[in-house]
Amino acid sequence: MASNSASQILAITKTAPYSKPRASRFLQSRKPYLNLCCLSQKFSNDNALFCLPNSKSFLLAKELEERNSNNHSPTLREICQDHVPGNVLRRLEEVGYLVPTDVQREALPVLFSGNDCILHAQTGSGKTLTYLLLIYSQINPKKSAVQALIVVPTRELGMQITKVARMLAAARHMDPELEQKSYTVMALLDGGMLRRHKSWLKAEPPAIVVATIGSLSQLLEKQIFKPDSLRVLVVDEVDFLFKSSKQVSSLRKLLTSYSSCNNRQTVFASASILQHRRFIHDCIQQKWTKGDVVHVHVNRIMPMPACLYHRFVICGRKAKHQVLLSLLQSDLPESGIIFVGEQSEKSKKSGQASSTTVLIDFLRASYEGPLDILLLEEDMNFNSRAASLTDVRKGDGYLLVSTDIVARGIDLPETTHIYNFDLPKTAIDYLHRAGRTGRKPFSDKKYYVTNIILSEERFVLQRFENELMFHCEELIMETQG
Ligand SMILES: Nc1ncnc2c1ncn2[C@@H]1O[C@H](COP(=O)(O)OP(=O)(O)OP(=O)(O)O)[C@@H](O)[C@H]1O
Repeated sequence: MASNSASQILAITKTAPYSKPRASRFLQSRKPYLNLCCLSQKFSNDNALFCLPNSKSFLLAKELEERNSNNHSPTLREICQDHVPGNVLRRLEEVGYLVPTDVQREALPVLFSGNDCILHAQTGSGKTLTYLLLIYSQINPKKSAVQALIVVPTRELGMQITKVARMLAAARHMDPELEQKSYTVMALLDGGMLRRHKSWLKAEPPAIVVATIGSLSQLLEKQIFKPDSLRVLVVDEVDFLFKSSKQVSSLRKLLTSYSSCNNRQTVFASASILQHRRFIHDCIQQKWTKGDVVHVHVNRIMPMPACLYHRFVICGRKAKHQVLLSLLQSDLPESGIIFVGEQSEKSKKSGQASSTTVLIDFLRASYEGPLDILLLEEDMNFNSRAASLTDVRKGDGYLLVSTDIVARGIDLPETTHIYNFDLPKTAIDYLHRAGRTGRKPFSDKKYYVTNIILSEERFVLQRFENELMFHCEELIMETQG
């Protein structure tokens, strides 16, 4: 039922298939178009009651009701039809991307209408595909210039995004118009061969560049890479890049001196944008984005995916290895990531073995399950890091022992269990570590995040629970020591 009464209150009595949170998100996603400055909402048992302050509320109610009665949710093809080239759409369907995730459904119309955008949605929610579809809607493969740039914090994330971008462009032969020219994607990442990239950029610039800020800055400063023809600039894991003091000045230069926000569409993406109002204010003030930048904030009341089940075990420091082993034996993960804290400089200097090395040695000696035990940490060289990830991706199952280097953006959808062998430093780090599991958008499976903590760390975990609004259940085990 909808009412266009003077009080501008509308009641929607049937929320299905729009559950309360979905109905709420739907209205929030319309906010930028409708300029609803004080949207408020209340829920009773089965009813959603929305109070909308302007005259468009009636139309909005009708749209929502119509969707409820038709049970219509647009497919990815329907959303992208008039924007993304046919060959990319066919490729999407070939690889099984048919139904949009929430962030794709909410953000793509905003992006296709030309707005700058802050994509703020849970880990594993499909932000990568969202901005790649925008890029494919904007670039012209016949033009010989870099038209889209994606900036990422790590080489590993850069390689992953490059692979998805290339995968989407792989169906060139199916479109006769594009037979002669294809979308080329260059990975300009730390640890790469800059000399080769220089020649490539000079000879025939790729349409899309995926770059870490360090490598990119070198080429920008030498004017080998000129972002004059940039149509889209994406900064992925934006909060992380702005947090790192080494990278922030290069990033600011890229956003304002090397290119202007008026000539490009700018997209910032992350699952965690702390103080987002302040960030949006900065975006506009500092001219990182245009003034009408849209904040697409999905699942604002639930920062982490609902499919994650959080647990903790309290034990003594010496019992941690044995507790982990017992957990592995009882959980029987299909694949898991074990996060270990980074070794301090002091401990490195004193020649102590790192926690990762000690743990890997322990697991190799004691774990008798079927999973491959692999290591990935900053101190490894780039080739070994790449080899570890290749092994993880091609194997039948893995236990990856890692530091926070894989905590941001890395997509290993087969991971069913996360173990925090050491607690992360902040709630935001917890969110990203936990988000390495639960990465199958339409699965209703449960995924497990287990924290092995000392009794004095319970209050830290409690703080994370309050900040991130989740509940962590205690697990009692025999081997707690
Ligand atoms: N529409 C879709 N249908 C099915 N799977 C999808 C769809 N969109 C994305 N995915 C899959 O969801 C997984 C997570 O996507 P993605 O890596 O983009 O997450 P993200 O939002 O960037 O997460 P993070 O914040 O952790 O970086 C990937 O395995 C991707 O293939």
